[in-house]
Amino acid sequence: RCCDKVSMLWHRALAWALRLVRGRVCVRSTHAFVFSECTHGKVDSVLETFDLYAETHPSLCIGPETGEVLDEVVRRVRPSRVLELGMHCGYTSVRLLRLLPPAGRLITVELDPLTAELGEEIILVAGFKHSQFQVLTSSSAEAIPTLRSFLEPDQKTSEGFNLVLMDHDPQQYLPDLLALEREELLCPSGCSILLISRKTRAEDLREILDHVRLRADRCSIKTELRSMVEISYQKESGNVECDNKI
Ligand SMILES: C[S@@+](CC[C@H](N)C(=O)[O-])C[C@H]1O[C@@H](n2cnc3c(N)ncnc32)[C@H](O)[C@@H]1O
Repeated sequence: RCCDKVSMLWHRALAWALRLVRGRVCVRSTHAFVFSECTHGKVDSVLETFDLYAETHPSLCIGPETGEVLDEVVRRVRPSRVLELGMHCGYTSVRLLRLLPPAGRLITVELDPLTAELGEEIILVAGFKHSQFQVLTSSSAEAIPTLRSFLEPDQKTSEGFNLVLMDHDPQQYLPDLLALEREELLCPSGCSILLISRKTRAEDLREILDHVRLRADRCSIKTELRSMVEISYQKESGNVECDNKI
């Protein structure tokens, strides 16, 4: 109806104006809103509260639309070991954790110490335990060479990650992919690498996608959307079972 349409447009215009006026992303404000408004222990409530906040405040969270694309990939890949580069306030960490199997594990890396601390608190507020996730406060470049010890604390053989989400610094995507491969941290029988793009035409991903196209023996572009690209990585030809279905 006409009234509903006008009201919806008014609501959108107001939300847009508020986001514009409020200017920069504020980690403390995001955390304070989610912490005080969500129902503690309820994952869906935590995610809905992040989305509510992002309606009227600048936010770096991927949001519900890209979030649903991410969910589809996680449901298909069914990973047991996930690496996230760029945790921010924990929105994507919570989205990932809620779809992992009981023995699944997330390692998430965040450069900024305050953000890492506040993001970790939100993951705990959502009801997850330290046995399910680990937050590393450092740059991705510094964290990657140390990851094996977190993946396999007992230092036995490791299959590597089945899923990697990169949403930190697009200039680091290619160096980090190369480092993950060099350190043998990508599951040889199959790993999905998800790259988030925040540019309208994904030009920030050109370098890494050019590299992937040249590495057809191991990598391929599985899905290419405006906000997210999925790369399939496979080193071995299918006879090694990767433990991605716990
Ligand atoms: C766009 S935000 C991530 C948003 C998150 N995925 C979400 O949807 O909630 C990017 C985050 O990556 C962090 N970051 C930037 N460069 C990084 C790097 N080289 N290593 C680790 N974290 C980094 C930033 O501090 C920021 O918190």
